[in-house]
Amino acid sequence: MNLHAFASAAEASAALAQAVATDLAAAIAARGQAVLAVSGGRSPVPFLQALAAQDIPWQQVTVTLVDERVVAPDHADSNAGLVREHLLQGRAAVAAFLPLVNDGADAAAELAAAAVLWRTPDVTVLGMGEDGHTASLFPAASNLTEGLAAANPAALLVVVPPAAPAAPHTRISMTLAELQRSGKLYLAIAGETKRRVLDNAAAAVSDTLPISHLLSATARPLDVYWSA
Ligand SMILES: O=C(O)[C@H](O)[C@@H](O)[C@H](O)[C@H](O)COP(=O)(O)O
Repeated sequence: MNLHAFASAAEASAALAQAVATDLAAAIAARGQAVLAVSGGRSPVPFLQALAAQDIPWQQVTVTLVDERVVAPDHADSNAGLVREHLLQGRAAVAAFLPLVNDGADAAAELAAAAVLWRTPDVTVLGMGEDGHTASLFPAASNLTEGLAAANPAALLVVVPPAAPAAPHTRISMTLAELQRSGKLYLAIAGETKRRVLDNAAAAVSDTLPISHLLSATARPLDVYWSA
């Protein structure tokens, strides 16, 4: 794990946006296109806004999602809505967008459709919850074993989060195996609580913490952008 520590979320977001832009530009230079997967939630907004301002060939970038709530695109909890509002603006408005959910009516149908169009990201930016979930791989999800399976050929799966107010909605999420297949992996977290969760997960592999599986399974170091 490579920890990059910053005094503020704004500084961390700016630094991460520059690192991601550099990776995307390198992928474009190498193969003429780049795929970026970003996470939702509350924290990513400053990062998404800083990334949108980066001067890279956005017309050769496809933006997609690490995970998505199975809700209508105009629902307040839609990650696609978050990306449209804060990333697909300004310079980045010309990027292609590949949502994981079309209308939010049927999770299985949405998964099947997303899996057809899915391409492994060149760059993936993760968040983490205080319960140690990342993507939508929640500690007590009934199919967590499938989501964490190292050799899982599937890129995506449907996750029904355990009954918890913090994680409403059925989700579609990248699997841990697909996270490992991603070209470059970043984790962006803020605050002391999440830092403690991460440090504990790094210190001892915990079967219950998805973030612990990510840290122990990652063949290359995970770049963590943390601010106090
Ligand atoms: O759809 C989601 O909710 C995210 O992809 C999720 O994995 C998020 O990264 C964490 O829950 C942290 O969320 P916050 O940034 O809101 O703490």
